[in-house]
Amino acid sequence: MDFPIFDAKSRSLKKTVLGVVGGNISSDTKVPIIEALRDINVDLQHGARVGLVGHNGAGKSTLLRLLAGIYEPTRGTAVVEGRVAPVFDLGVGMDPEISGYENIMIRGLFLGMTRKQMEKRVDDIADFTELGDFLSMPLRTYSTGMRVRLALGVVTSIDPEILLLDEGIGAVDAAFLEKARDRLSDLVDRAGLLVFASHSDEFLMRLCTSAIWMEHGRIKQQGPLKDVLRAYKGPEAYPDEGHGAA
Ligand SMILES: Nc1ncnc2c1ncn2[C@@H]1O[C@H](COP(=O)(O)OP(=O)(O)OP(=O)(O)O)[C@@H](O)[C@H]1O
Repeated sequence: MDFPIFDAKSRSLKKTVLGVVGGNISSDTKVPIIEALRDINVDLQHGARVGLVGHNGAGKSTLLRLLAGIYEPTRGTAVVEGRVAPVFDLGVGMDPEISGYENIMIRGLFLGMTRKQMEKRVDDIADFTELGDFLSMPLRTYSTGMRVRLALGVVTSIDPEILLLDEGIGAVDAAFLEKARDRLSDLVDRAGLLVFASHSDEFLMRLCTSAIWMEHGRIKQQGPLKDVLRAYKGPEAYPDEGHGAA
């Protein structure tokens, strides 16, 4: 997966920046190209619960976007069989001008559910959010935390075949997340296949069984989650029989 950068001005500055984070830059053409992914060869089957780990800029989000069909690979092929529910940003697909109830429907449809399925679930979602009468008000009147409640309520109500989670979901209000945990685990249990990019060992341990460690756009290691975390974080963080405490 290449990203040509047409508006980059200073090559040395670009090199410095890219040297600090993960990307690789190809400098033999006029237009600089960021190689976000390279030599990726993965085969994920039904039932897989895969965590994506790696440093900032390693390529995790790019791989998720490729799996979601948002990006076409520059070279090679990506074959995805199944209905994909991409959950990258809890706020995406929400309309500030319509009510919480209407947003529940729209977001559900966006994530591959039918209107009938969502109608059956709307009461349960409303209960979970504890937003009460606010659900009839336009979303723009909600606080950030209230929006997150609504979004998490919808996201955890769907029946995804292929669930793609980006780490943002792990970064919400701790108290409410505690309440969302069981729903999140149930969601993953219902999913045919999960790919989850995260920097949180706790969440990875909770939701995944295997992992792919990405480094500078390549796969450094893939295998059982504990083995990969041990290699990525170092044996001190993951002693052979220990539970991670990094
Ligand atoms: N739309 C884009 N245009 C140009 N470069 C991009 C684009 N998206 C990602 N990149 C580059 O691709 C590389 C991989 O980025 P990606 O977002 O996939 O990393 P990541 O592993 O998800 O990082 P993080 O843990 O920080 O979220 C980075 O060097 C990034 O700068």
